[in-house]
Amino acid sequence: MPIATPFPGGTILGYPRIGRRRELKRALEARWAGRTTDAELEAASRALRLATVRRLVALGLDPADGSVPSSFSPYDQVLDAAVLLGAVPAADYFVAARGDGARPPLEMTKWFDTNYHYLVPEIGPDTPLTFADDAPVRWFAEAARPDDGGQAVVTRPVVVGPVTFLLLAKAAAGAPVGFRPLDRLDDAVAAYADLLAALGAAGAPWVQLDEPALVADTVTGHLAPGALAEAVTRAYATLTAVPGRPAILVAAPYGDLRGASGDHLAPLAASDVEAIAVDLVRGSAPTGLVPGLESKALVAGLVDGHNVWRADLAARLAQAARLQAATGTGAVAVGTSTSLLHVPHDVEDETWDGAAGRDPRLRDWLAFADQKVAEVVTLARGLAHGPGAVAEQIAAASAALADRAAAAGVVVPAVRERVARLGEADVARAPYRERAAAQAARLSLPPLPTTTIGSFPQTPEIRAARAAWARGALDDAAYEAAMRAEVARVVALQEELGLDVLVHGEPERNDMVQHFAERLDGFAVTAGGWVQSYGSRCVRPPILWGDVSRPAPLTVAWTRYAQSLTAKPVKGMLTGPVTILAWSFVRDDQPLGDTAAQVALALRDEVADLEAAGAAVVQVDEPALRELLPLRREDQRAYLDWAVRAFRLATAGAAPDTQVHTHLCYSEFGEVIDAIDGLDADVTSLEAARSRMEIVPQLRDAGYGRGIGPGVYDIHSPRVPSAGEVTELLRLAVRAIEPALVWVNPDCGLKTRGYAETTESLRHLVAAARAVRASL
Ligand SMILES: CN1c2c(nc(N)[nH]c2=O)NC[C@@H]1CNc1ccc(C(=O)N[C@@H](CCC(=O)N[C@@H](CCC(=O)N[C@@H](CCC(=O)O)C(=O)O)C(=O)O)C(=O)O)cc1
Ligand SMILES: N[C@@H](CCS)C(=O)O
Ligand SMILES: [Zn+2]
Repeated sequence: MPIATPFPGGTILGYPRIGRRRELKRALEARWAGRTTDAELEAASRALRLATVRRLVALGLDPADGSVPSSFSPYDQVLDAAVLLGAVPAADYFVAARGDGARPPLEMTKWFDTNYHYLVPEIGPDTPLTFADDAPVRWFAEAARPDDGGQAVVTRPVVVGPVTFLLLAKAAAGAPVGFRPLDRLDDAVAAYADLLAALGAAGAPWVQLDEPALVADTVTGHLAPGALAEAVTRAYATLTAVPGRPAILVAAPYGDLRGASGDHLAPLAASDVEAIAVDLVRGSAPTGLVPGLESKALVAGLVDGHNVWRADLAARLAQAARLQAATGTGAVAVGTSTSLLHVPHDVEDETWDGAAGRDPRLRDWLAFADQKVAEVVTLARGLAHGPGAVAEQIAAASAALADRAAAAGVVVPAVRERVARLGEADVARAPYRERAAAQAARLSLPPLPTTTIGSFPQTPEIRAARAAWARGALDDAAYEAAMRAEVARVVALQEELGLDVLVHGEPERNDMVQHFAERLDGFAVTAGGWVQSYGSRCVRPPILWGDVSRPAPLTVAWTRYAQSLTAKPVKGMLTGPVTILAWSFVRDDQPLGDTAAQVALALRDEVADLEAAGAAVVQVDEPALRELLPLRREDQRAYLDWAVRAFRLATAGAAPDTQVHTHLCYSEFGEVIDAIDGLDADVTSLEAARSRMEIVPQLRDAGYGRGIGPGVYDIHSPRVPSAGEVTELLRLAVRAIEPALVWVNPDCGLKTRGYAETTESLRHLVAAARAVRASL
């Protein structure tokens, strides 16, 4: 039975929150620095919320029917849900996000397979779970009934759904063994029910509950078969029974609702929610008879929210029409596959003048958030009125795609041929035993060698110098001199501290991926394409558009300079192929594994040049190895195979006496332990302090038998660990694995820290290493 199509003009699942000019970042940081008041922060946030929803109307979304999402968050949407439920008091919002002198912040981790990070709520049997904060209601009302004389917009509040919220939470300290936050589903759902009633009373026609956990075995894999479907059924039976509630759209972005581990479309289709948003970029359209779907609207995620390529409108429109005809849904609306949180605001904000790889042709191939909204609006019009109604837009999109496919640089035969010639010998080094002996002879390091992960504090002076250089106020020579002075300071500091393997400190790097992309062919970088990474912190993901090659050495001069200042070994420092891909917008016209091989070969040449310049140690960072792990278990093996191969391609050209390090952080490593071993690095440093070294026995049990540097202090906060604390962690490590394998280093790079705490912390690290060495 056909039902009325909701959002007939199209909709999006969410929009960037940081602001076109990073207004939210500036407002937050000014407040945290004490330069403004709470009222000023709220005024700036409100202005941003209103400007955003009005912008979406100007781009073509309907202002009256809930097509415009209200997806603002002051810091993080998962923290917002914790405050909504009273699990975190509203007054402690920023304490939970950032900590204060006395309380640590909530743990932060990756949001599905993206480079966005959320705060992990802590839920125990007694954690309050009641409708405690009505921010979604206030934000709905302020847009629907504005008091600034501006346009009224009837929005669709967007909230993390109850099942996903509890699955992303962790058990609070002290919770009984076996307790899981999902055990509190009924309490959480009762609070959501109150929210729905309040939104209904405020006049909201729709609410969007985000349930991406339904597509992710990485989040739900521990549940008993059927438990997830049962939780969804129970939660949505209660929520749909709320009198006077808005219509409910359940969104399942980032993947497929149906996988080898279960069919999670079925319980949603069988529920009484009005609409389901499916990701048709990463996931698939419903097929076969799905009971209940006939009374639902499907919000078809046809426009990629996760990447920046202009959509093939002809193909997408045909897909939408097929969906309408064939899936047995009551109605089809056009939407984005995910929130647009992961892409920059507007292609038009960039200059496309060839600088930094910003080839003028690229402008036409790309769609950032605003262009994606326009694509959604076009597809919705085409679906409603036939392709003829949008013939011009379809033709323009097809022409841009054809231009892109044929453009010089997209396919570079020499790069393709080099990749095609690769064989197994290119990914194999000499046996570890042989390498270890050669490296020991070359490096003469003490037991428990001390080192750092690469970056030293990026001081305001360094950033100001780079900003001045970027706007032409500082010439190349002066900028380079400033960075060399910083390298000299970092080397002198490490000598003074007594570290064993030194680094140059990475002052010349704006970002560990962007810096490389700026120097490789096949990439473009943006000047202002900021994307929120967490809270007020942003990154500018490069755009990988063509075949990748290295026109000139990338890092050699800095490493050589640092090495000229010391007799101790200086590590060459590279970002690995998987991480470069994970933190870039990657081309969508070939398998990711092929792109990874191209990047790996560019890095392989860099390793060779570092060796030729005398580097005895080279580190290739792969902090995003776990991030790109596919959400569905059945897809993980293939990913890990190409990811490991790419790392080995990058590093296996190194001579046996060159010590290859890698570094991983920002994730739980459990699911990638075998892959870590498979990288075949001589030394692997990992974030480990907060988990008290638990990775060390895990790696040992998996048979890992090469160098390991479990982080001995957490670099995420300015807190200085005592030498005693570091010693204790180090003792845990040497008890868990052969001490001859253990290295001593912090959890990660020090770029976000200041010099005062860094110096003190490293002093304690060296003291701890000496103390434990003495007791071996
Ligand atoms: C390790 N992490 C990274 C991830 N992804 C990356 N691509 N890179 C990473 O390092 N993902 C996982 C984690 C996420 N963690 C972080 C941590 C910190 C930041 C961060 O601090 N971001 C900065 C911007 C960093 C940067 O690009 N700096 C540039 C430009 C600086 C800038 O904004 N300049 C101002 C002018 C300043 C002045 O003094 O005049 C401007 O342009 O307006 C640089 O150093 O040159 C942030 O501020 O958000 C991100 C992810
Ligand atoms: N070498 C980098 C790794 C960060 S994950 C750094 O030290 O910042
Ligand atoms: Zn790291």
